[in-house]
Amino acid sequence: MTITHAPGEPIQAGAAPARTRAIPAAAAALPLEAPDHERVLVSRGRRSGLTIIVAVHSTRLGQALGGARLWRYASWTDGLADALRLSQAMTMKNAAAGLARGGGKSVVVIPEGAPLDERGIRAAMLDLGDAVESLDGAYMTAEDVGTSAELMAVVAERTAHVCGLPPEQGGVGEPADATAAGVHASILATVEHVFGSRDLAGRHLVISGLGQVGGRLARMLAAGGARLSVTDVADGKRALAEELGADWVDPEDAHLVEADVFVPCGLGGVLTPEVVSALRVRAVVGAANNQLASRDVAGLLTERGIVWAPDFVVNAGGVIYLDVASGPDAVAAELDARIAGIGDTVASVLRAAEEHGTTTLAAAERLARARLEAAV
Ligand SMILES: NC(=O)c1ccc[n+]([C@@H]2O[C@H](COP(=O)([O-])OP(=O)(O)OC[C@H]3O[C@@H](n4cnc5c(N)ncnc54)[C@H](O)[C@@H]3O)[C@@H](O)[C@H]2O)c1
Repeated sequence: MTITHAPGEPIQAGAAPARTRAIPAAAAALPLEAPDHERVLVSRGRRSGLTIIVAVHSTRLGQALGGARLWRYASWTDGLADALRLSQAMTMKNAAAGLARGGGKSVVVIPEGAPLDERGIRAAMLDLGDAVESLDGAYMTAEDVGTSAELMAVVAERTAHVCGLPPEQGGVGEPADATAAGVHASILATVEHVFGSRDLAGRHLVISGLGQVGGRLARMLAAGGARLSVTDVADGKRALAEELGADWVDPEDAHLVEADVFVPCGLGGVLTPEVVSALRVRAVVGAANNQLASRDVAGLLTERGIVWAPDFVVNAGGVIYLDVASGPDAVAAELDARIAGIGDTVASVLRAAEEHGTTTLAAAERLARARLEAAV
């Protein structure tokens, strides 16, 4: 099988879900300031010929943990900028989640216009394994956009510093169940903060994106008695809406629905100033990574009185799952408690923002920084 791509389209590899939009160029600009990362490895894969980047932002709390992205970029420097940004975000996510894990991320750069067949993907994963192994345990990789549990099994041929392999190969599999459970706990905490009760019966939620996480979440929310409006750019997801008795809205109109909570579970960058000024909800809580198109959007949400539960706190269920379930003494009860704890963290972040008169983004970052500083 040969996979070809239109420029700007992400690659689809292994069992990875389809992605329909490339990372916006603006998000991938290389910063002028020197990065504060501990180590950044840029190498040319000897088998694949592709640029392999591993960015270790921080190991202050422990071995860095973050996914491996197999993605198409206009240039290798765009891939580098993405790795720098994403690894830094993983430091904040892992710290806010209370994990003894630092932040890191790897990126395999697919040049625009270049086709990549299964052999090429396998070669790239072996090259990634060598790059990870060369860091002597400073970083552990996992699946991310464009990769999959199956591809992590290929990485594992070259390094032990990889998690999330398929269960039939002794791994813990993909973390979407845990991510959805963490988002659900976050929604309950946010609804309680805003409305004074965790009861979802009769609450109206709008879910944008019914993929691995959004689909599971829709089922959980429907079971809790919520009224749902849902959407996805993939028309095939209408079947789930019908099954759950949810209203279907057009993807571009989802943020215009008058409801209690907007739940972004598609791609990042969804909260632009334009979208925020048009929202007709009291809260935004969702799985999507990097929801804010820019940092100042956090202030716009606060000004509009819309409570935003920071994405890197809300969607940490996946990384908690990978950390706890991959450990030597994984206990299901501990995992459940840690996932449920995401709701407690969200509640304390929302309270702290209110008490200090800051954005919820600032409150969540303060929590993560405090944990990092305490570890020195
Ligand atoms: N899977 C996890 O465990 C996990 C963990 C942390 C964060 N996240 C983040 O959560 C989000 C969803 O992850 P996923 O694993 O469910 O991905 P997925 O690819 O399975 O699902 C995403 C869904 O969103 C839809 N979509 C894309 N653009 C859209 C748009 N503009 N409007 C409406 N729908 C759109 C896609 O068609 C797809 O059905 C991503 O941002 C991901 O980075 C996922």
